[in-house]
Amino acid sequence: MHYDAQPFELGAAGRRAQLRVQGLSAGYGAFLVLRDLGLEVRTGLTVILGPNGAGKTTLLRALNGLIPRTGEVLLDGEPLSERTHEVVKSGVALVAEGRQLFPQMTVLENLELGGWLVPKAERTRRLEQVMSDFPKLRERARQAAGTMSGGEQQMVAVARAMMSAPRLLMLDEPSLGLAPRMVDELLGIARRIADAGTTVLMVEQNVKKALAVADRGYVMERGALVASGAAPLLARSSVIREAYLGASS
Ligand SMILES: Nc1ncnc2c1ncn2[C@@H]1O[C@H](COP(=O)(O)OP(=O)(O)OP(=O)(O)O)[C@@H](O)[C@H]1O
Repeated sequence: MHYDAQPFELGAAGRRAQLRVQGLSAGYGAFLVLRDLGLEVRTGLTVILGPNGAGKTTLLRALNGLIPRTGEVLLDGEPLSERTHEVVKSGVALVAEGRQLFPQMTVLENLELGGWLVPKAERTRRLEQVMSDFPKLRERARQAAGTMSGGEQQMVAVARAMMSAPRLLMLDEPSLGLAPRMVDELLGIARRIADAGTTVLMVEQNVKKALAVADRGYVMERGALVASGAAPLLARSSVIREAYLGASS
């Protein structure tokens, strides 16, 4: 696939984060969705694939302290807090499904909110950086976020997450509901963020395009990880070809 290959300055160069998860279980009340999950998110771009209801969003929620969990989660060797506020402070950002922008606020105001933990001088510098990495958003800085197209709003949500200069960025289905050209653009942005030094963990339904930009992938089914590997190998594997791509592709 094609994406804009211009240099991307975003990210936390030199802070190449790794996440290690062991024996993770989580769910909703008595309903356990994830059972004894283990995964390793290395630097670069890792994608989690799987059918609806497999537990992909639940995994991101559990990692970000949005639902209770048991098991071990280590970010660069240190236990990751189970409290969302602390997770953000330790350099993890989540772009949840549905984007959660403030629709009445401008693009600029939404971006500024993303830098709430960053000291003011640094926030100004980050904002300038984000604007130069997402030139489309500079043009739209004064537009109410809610009046933008779905793809543009997704871009604002990713840019807002980058305002906190995360070492690990998690994206929950960034391409959901977008036109093909915007899907390419968003996945290209995820790739460039990874190349600029922020580790990216992305949940995607768009199997073919996601594997084309990712370094590695996991396949989740019914709350368990059933396959993993380098993205090009996974794309050729029978589990992916038969379940998601059609055996002939
Ligand atoms: N708030 C909730 N309360 C109870 N059960 C939930 C809740 N959210 C999700 N579930 C259930 O947890 C399971 C996993 O859902 P999850 O959203 O993690 O799957 P997913 O792989 O992200 O799917 P999708 O691609 O459809 O978002 C499903 O059976 C779902 O019904």
